[in-house]
Amino acid sequence: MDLMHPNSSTTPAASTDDDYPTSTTTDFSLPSVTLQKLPHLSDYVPNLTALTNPIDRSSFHHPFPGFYLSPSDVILRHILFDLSSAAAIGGGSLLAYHRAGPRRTIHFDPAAVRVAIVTCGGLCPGLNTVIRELVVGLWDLYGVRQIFGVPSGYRGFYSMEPMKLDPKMVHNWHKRGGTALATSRGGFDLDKIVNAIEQRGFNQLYVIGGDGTMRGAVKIFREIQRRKLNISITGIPKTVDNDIGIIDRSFGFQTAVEMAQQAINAAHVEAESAVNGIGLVKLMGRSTGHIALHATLSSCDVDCCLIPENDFYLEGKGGLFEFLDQRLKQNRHAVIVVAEGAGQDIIPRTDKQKEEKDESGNPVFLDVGPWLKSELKKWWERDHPGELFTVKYIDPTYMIRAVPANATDNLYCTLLAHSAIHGVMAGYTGFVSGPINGNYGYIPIEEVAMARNVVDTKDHKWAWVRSVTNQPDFLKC
Ligand SMILES: Nc1ncnc2c1ncn2[C@@H]1O[C@H](COP(=O)(O)OP(=O)(O)O)[C@@H](O)[C@H]1O
Ligand SMILES: O=P(O)(O)OC[C@H]1O[C@](O)(COP(=O)(O)O)[C@@H](O)[C@@H]1O
Ligand SMILES: [Mg+2]
Repeated sequence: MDLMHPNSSTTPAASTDDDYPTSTTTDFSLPSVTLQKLPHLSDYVPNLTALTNPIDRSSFHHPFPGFYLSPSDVILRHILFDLSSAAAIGGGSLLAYHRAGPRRTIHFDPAAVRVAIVTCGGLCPGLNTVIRELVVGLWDLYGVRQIFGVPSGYRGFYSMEPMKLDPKMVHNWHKRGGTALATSRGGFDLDKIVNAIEQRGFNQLYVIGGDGTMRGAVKIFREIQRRKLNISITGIPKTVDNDIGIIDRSFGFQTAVEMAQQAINAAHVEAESAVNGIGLVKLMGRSTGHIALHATLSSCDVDCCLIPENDFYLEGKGGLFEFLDQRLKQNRHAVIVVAEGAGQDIIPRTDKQKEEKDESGNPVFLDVGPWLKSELKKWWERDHPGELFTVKYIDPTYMIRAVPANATDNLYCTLLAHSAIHGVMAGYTGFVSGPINGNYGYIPIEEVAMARNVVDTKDHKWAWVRSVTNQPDFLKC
């Protein structure tokens, strides 16, 4: 489903400059391709239904040649290589995934399909768009009529009545923030969940959530396989923190970065309008600093970006205070963006606080924003007594995620939902749809649940941040 990807149909531009060759030859040979196995219901369900895709019979939609994808349509996991060390990549073989999109043969009779859609974990812009597009896509493309929303996350499977959904009901949902199905943390009880799925007769499960949700979905998938049930499960990765690996990015992330600009702008204006003014903005990012990093790069007003992946320190040579001293001398103001998970090792805490977990088992962090604000004030009073100084602290935490998705994220949500539907209708199970280098593929859910996306402070993106902010690297040499 890489409909929107600029690379999907490009032809190389001919060079007009005689100084540059139009093609080059190398002595390197390309490695072979290993196709990642994708679980399919036929792996353990005998005599699966096989039907022609109903899109074929649609009076409005006339599939063009190549519309249906076959098992030989693949996308590659990596597109950047050092050909001189190709053996270092996947043992000399390139990893490929099945490409997402419609299949000519489907393995569910739409009249017999009963769908459950659930949202779990924290909010993220676009959740309602994904739900809407699942409902509308299943209804319009495949003629599915029994579509249900499971309220309040995983616990809703066994403790609440499902909500019947149809296109009329959801038609405006893409304009609403949050999730109309409600979500929650915790409440994962494998037996109760799978028993409820069986009792209610659901045979397609669309699980929208983050890393924790995906780990839960893997357990449900394995239990479904163990019970040999004709039920397909797919994960649609949601995380405003963008901490899910393999896929290019998670939906809602760009919207959150855009929303963060308002906070950074305000911090900049406040700081600039004061004498020795510091604008301090805390952004979401429990264990990854992607939002802080991208917001910093897109704002151009940030002097220092602090993320969980890069330890920092306050005092002494190369520390934050020394750097701020210089910036204030130069510019009379500075803007700091700090991700919520940054600095956790240097904030004093009790043993009890170290153990604290939320209902899903995620660590509960101390609030880095007010702590940093207070440390900044103490530092200034100690080192610059009597001199004017202001810290304006802005915490837009929930404001950046409790909003509707922007246009780019809405479009992305539609592609994710449709990719998921096509895969499930084709009988695939235990997979996640997502873009890899811009092309949509099906990735085994077990792989996604294990993969984390953290900021690599040794790669070019972090180097880019440092060249924009000129902030310290906080490496104590
Ligand atoms: N390892 C796990 N096994 C089973 N369920 C899990 C696991 N981790 C989290 N969950 C469940 O997944 C849901 C969402 O997890 P959470 O960490 O809160 O959000 P997210 O999925 O956005 O990371 C919760 O209901 C939680 O109980
Ligand atoms: O207050 P809540 O709902 O637990 O959410 C706070 C957390 O949600 C997050 O956005 C991550 O949520 P998910 O793991 O659900 O994607 C973190 O940045 C933040 O720590
Ligand atoms: Mg999470």
